[in-house]
Amino acid sequence: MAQSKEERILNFVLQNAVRGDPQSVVDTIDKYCSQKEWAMNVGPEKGLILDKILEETKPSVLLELGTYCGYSAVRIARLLKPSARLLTVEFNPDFAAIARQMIEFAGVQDKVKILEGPSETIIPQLKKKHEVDTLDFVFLDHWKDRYLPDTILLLDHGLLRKGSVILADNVIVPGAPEFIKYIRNNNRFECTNYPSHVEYMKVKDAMEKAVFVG
Ligand SMILES: CCNc1ncnc2c1ncn2[C@@H]1O[C@H](/C=C/CNC(=O)c2cc(-c3ccc(F)cc3)cc(O)c2O)[C@@H](O)[C@H]1O
Ligand SMILES: [Mg+2]
Repeated sequence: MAQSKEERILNFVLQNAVRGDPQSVVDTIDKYCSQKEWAMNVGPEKGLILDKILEETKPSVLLELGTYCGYSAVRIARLLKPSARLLTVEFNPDFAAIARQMIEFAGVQDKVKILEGPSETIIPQLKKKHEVDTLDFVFLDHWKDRYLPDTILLLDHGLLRKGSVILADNVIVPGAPEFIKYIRNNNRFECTNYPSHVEYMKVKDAMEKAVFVG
């Protein structure tokens, strides 16, 4: 069976990165995806913005929607304190399998749990099934038209508290216009835009940070 792009990325990491070194995994994926095959990882430029916001926020309980190959899960986990936990949601079983291997190779499996399934099913289960009280940090990087419905789900299930940070990738390309319209006009969120570029390209993109004021 022909290999998928995601399998080629994983194999490049297994053969070229350093086991147990999350920074080498991040750098190796970036090397492959900038030189050989483009892939929808948050990438090095927007990744630095993500890093900075994580270092400012110092979150303990994090949720990511859209694991894909696990690039941002590894990137986030490498900065977390030992007791912090990242739950990352992925509904494509092939991508989830790739991400699981990526996360284990990077050595961050003690901080990251992949929840396999659609976000609309998993979000309502977070409190009872995954022992979440509230979320300190949410990274939105799944289908762009799901950013708004899933944000509303998070609110409806009492998963946000005063100071919870939502960070959304791709608010320019591919764009998340309904999410942006809602979040910027909702006085329960304080929004900041971070201009950047699409990963591995010169095309303008941005991330949006929305802090829940409670
Ligand atoms: C149905 C909603 N619920 C979901 N629940 C769980 N996982 C979900 C869900 N949706 C999507 N996913 C997963 O998230 C991932 C989807 C990500 C979608 N991302 C993009 O389309 C994207 C696209 C681009 C892009 C930019 C420029 C281009 F020219 C072309 C593409 C750049 C990015 O950074 C992107 O994030 C996949 O792994 C998918 O299986
Ligand atoms: Mg993205």
